[in-house]
Amino acid sequence: MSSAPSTAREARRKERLAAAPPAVEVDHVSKTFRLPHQQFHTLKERVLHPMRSMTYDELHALKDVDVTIRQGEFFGIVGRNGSGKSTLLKCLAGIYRPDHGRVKLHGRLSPFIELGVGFNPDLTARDNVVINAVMMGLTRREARRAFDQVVEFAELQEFVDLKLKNYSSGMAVRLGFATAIQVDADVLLVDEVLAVGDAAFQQKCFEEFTRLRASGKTIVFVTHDMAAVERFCDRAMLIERGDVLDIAGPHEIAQAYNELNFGRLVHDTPTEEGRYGDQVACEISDAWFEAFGERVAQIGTGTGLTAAMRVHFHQAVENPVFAFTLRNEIGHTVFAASSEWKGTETGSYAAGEEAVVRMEFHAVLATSLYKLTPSVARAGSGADTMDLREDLATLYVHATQDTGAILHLPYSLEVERG
Ligand SMILES: Nc1ncnc2c1ncn2[C@@H]1O[C@H](COP(=O)(O)OP(=O)(O)OP(=O)(O)O)[C@@H](O)[C@H]1O
Repeated sequence: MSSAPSTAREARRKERLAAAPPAVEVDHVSKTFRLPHQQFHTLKERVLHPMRSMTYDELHALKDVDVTIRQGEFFGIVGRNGSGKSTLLKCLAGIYRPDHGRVKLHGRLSPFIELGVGFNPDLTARDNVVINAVMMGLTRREARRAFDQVVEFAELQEFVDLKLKNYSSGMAVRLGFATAIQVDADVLLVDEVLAVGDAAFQQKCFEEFTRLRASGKTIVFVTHDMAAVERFCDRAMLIERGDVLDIAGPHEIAQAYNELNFGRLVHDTPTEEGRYGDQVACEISDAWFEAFGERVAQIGTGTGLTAAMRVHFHQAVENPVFAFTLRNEIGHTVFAASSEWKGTETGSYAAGEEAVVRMEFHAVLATSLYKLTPSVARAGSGADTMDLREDLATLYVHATQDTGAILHLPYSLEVERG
């Protein structure tokens, strides 16, 4: 999937970005919210307790955030719930004023923050989109033309004359994102758009990200989807309780985020417990997951996924049986596959040879941490295991909807009046 030319293209992109002028300068920005201990609901309460409003807690939502995002950069902001991501985007968009520090933007901004920002809930989607486009500098005629494209992208054709206050939050986010990408802005702020759509909408967003990335737009992207971070971002920032923990390459940040959530599970060296077989004839030296042609530690559900192992042969082995099992966080085996069940001839190996075994499948999995157990056995009846290494590779799968089920199978649904 990934090839030498694309690696070379990415290297050139990196060089270009390093030399590009700044698009967004965040200069030691801090933001604190005051949370009053008591709030007055009636005048009587206020008169009876005049001193009550004096006490409040301070919530340091952003602490000395300092970063320069370059023109043309796809920059990710990741962190756990409540870590300050949206507050930072709102400071960039000028919705919040920082208490300390300052934000400097170069170029035109298209903020797509969240439900309601820039939209009037009492107007229909049609009016909101047209007004928004006019405010962003389009003529009325251009705005009406853009409207059709917005509605088509958001898949909201049936709801264009519905007032926005009657939209679900998912519908509003889709509309907001579709509007933001129509405007020919230099800097786009995108907050959690992948969390609101089904797989088809996500795919459309991915295609749009690819287009925007190639066209040299600067994108600041908040998400919990580490697969999207790894796929699109040039750099990313990990933020925790308002503190910037790290700004680095997407793979490093995705892994750090994962470790923050799940402890140091991913890419841990496995213990020798959970190893079976005598490893005399062969040994499994490595196992990993791949998506989009690269090793991954996390992916979104529904992605094409490859589980892989590398086996080193110490002795000649005929037609070994390679197998994988995948277990979820609570230890359920959700998937098992074997070359024997598949009827695959695996070949003859001489001492000193190596084999890489890849199994491709569609990861229709629920949100969980998954562990891969690869094994190699001798052909024939009965399990004569040469090597089996429990939980050798780890993968975090992120699903946008929590259904409580262990699989996210694609399905269709029909309702008929009976
Ligand atoms: N207007 C506000 N008034 C008071 N507190 C706020 C306000 N906006 C955000 N906060 C608080 O600031 C902290 C950071 O919130 P923020 O929305 O930036 O987090 P986030 O990283 O975007 O979270 P999530 O992933 O859940 O969207 C949270 O503790 C939140 O409760």
